[in-house]
Amino acid sequence: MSNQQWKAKWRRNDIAFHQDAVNPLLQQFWEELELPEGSVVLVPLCGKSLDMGWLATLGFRVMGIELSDIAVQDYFAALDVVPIRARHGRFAKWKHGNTEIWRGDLFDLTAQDLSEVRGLYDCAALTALPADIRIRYVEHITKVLPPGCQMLLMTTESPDDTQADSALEIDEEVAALYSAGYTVELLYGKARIKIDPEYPDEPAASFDEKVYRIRPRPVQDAA
Ligand SMILES: C[S@@+](CC[C@H](N)C(=O)[O-])C[C@H]1O[C@@H](n2cnc3c(N)ncnc32)[C@H](O)[C@@H]1O
Repeated sequence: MSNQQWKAKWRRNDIAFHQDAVNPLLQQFWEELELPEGSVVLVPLCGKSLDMGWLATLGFRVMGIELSDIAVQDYFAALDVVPIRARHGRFAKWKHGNTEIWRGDLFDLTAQDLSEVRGLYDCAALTALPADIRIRYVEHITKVLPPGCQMLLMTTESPDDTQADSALEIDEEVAALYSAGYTVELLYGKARIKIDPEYPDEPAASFDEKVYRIRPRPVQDAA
């Protein structure tokens, strides 16, 4: 989808991807990154995810990136707070407490913008993008993140019928996307069945739900 199409989706309130509760897998696995309290956590393609509030209440400094004004407005309105707004290059920064949401295009982020980031939480960011843009997304994000930054990646994947239990395997595409300088570990994988909220009239579909920890390889090991 183009940026205009995403913004139009928000205008139509066509946001079935939005969850009304904090992701329990985030709550279960976040501490695996062992980030010190106060670290800056990047949440790319954040929408108005409540997961950001959960990270902020743990004492992390949250930096969300989102295209849609509506998402950002809704996020702060739901907390009943009035954020301070400021311009930063091509972004509009909205800030309240230890949460900043930068309204703009992720591909406009620079290394300087992210110099303080120590962790990245990817929920429905990589997986929201089509395959060709996923490559561009990972290339860009890994180019502009500071060295040493770790990631927690949540995915929903189509089961691979050639494998006995593909939910317990690292997806080949995920491994390939991050192979240049990172190690990919599967922290959790479960085969599940559910109605896709984007297509509520379709029959329930099988999918693999996974959580990955992605950590930079020591420099001497990186290809
Ligand atoms: C599938 S939704 C996921 C939202 C959120 N992570 C969640 O779990 O609710 C993807 C979000 O990414 C935003 N988005 C898409 N492309 C973007 C880009 N290039 N830069 C910033 N945000 C983008 C969309 O507006 C949408 O809110």
